Amino acid sequence: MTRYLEDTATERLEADEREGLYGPLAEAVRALVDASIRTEVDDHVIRQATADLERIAGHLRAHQLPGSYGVHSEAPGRRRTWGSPVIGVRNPIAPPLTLQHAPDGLVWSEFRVGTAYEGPPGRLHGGMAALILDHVLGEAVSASGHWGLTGTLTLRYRRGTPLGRLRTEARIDRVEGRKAYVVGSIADDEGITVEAEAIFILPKGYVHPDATA
Ligand SMILES: CCCCC/C=C\C/C=C\C/C=C\C/C=C\CCCC(=O)SCCNC(=O)CCNC(=O)[C@H](O)C(C)(C)COP(=O)(O)OP(=O)(O)OC[C@H]1O[C@@H](n2cnc3c(N)ncnc32)[C@H](O)[C@@H]1OP(=O)(O)O
Repeated sequence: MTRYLEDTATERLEADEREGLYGPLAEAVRALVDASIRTEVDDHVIRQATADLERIAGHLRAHQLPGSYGVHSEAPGRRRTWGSPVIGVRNPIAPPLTLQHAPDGLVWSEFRVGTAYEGPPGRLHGGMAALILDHVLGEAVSASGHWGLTGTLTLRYRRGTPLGRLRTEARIDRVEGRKAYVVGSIADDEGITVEAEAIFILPKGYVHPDATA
């Protein structure tokens, strides 16, 4: 098993509790992002909201990590992903996706994207599609017991991806030495809108963490 993605029972209990605390915070900030983009209220209300938010940020910053989450949290198991911009429970810019794993290695997720991710009017920004697919394809590599960084990610935008309810999936195609080839897609109710293929590479000299498990 991939220790990196697993939790002990104790860690799992604590993770559930912390997720119940941080998840709603991130969700409230997501709602704020949407409100910030779409609000049409009077100027004085916006000025007041700005002051209120600066005060709230000050409260949260009273005690914080000295740098990025991945470097400084030393979080075990699944909490390591909480800063992720795709699946992060603590990251308001993550839609977020909840990834599912099928027994045959398929990784998939049904998720929603709102106005914060708009590119063409009413449609998902192409860079956001790339971010989502990079992560989901990477997860398919990880689920297969391999590791690596994205070497090359190639997308084909077949048609516009509407904002709203979407599905993404990925599966590993093959592994050649340190290189893992993966394919995936994003789809709406009508079918695939974006196709992706990628090569993930285990960097030279890097030892997979499971090697010592
Ligand atoms: C640090 C280790 C891994 C850490 C993994 C991290 C997290 C995993 C945990 C959970 C995963 C779960 C979900 C996934 C989550 C997120 C996914 C997001 C992923 C990213 O957000 S990741 C950031 C963007 N990514 C980079 O920041 C990479 C920067 N880059 C490098 O770090 C090097 O550039 C590297 C490592 C790519 C190669 O370096 P290297 O020295 O090991 O490669 P080398 O020259 O030995 O080539 C060996 C063979 O690969 C071929 N080859 C070389 N480069 C290639 C390329 N770019 N494309 C296609 N093929 C390539 C050669 O042609 C040769 O092929 P051949 O063997 O056939 O001759």
